[in-house]
Amino acid sequence: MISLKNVTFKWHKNDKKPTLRIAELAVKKGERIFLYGPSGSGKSTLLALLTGINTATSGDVYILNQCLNTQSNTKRDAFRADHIGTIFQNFNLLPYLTPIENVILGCQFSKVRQSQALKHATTLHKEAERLLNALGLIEQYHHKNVAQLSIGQQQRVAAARAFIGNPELIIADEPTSALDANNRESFITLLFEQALHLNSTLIFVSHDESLKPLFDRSIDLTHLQEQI
Ligand SMILES: Nc1ncnc2c1ncn2[C@@H]1O[C@H](COP(=O)(O)OP(=O)(O)OP(=O)(O)O)[C@@H](O)[C@H]1O
Repeated sequence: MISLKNVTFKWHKNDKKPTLRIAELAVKKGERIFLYGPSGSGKSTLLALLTGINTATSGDVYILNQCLNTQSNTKRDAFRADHIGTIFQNFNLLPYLTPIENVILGCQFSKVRQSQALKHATTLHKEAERLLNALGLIEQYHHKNVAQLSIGQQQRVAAARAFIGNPELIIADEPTSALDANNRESFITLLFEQALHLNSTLIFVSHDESLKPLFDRSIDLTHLQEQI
């Protein structure tokens, strides 16, 4: 599913040391990975390589057997839209749209994800409703402006948007940092239910190491980094 070999990444070509040095990283389909490390260790930088937003300075990044660093920007953008759902720390929702409209945006740029979504429901609207319900946002909130929802409710919208159209890989960058402990665990449980249902691989970044035992595997980015 994910394979990195001898990867380095420098933000600027004159940087003395690379921000990332990873000799090897392999993640299997359906695995739920907890990625952690101190602030500035490169977690977000690694996620940007996995999503093809940035490309490795050297080495290879394979996602679903596609080598991202040899693809054009346009191909990588299309690959990301088709195969990767992302949940950001600040959710990146459009505040003047409803939850349903925000969720549908998740497959707006991908015919592949639209047709996958339409395997579950007759319209994208119905599929957005189904996912919002599955992630615990009850119907009375589906048509409000997102800006009127609580942080926990917005987070469910962001998760539903990531899952629409069954992307094989879900990347979550500190999605629970604004929640209290109880809400954090219940949100992760719902996230896992969806990931299991769709057999999606989940890469979850957090500073909260108490969440580790919930995952199949934890990766400490500081340990993963090596001189190569
Ligand atoms: N756009 C950028 N240009 C140059 N350097 C950057 C850029 N973004 C991040 N960095 C540097 O890369 C290093 C890793 O940053 P990154 O954001 O990946 O860490 P992180 O582990 O996600 O941190 P945090 O837990 O605080 O979010 C830091 O030294 C940071 O200053």
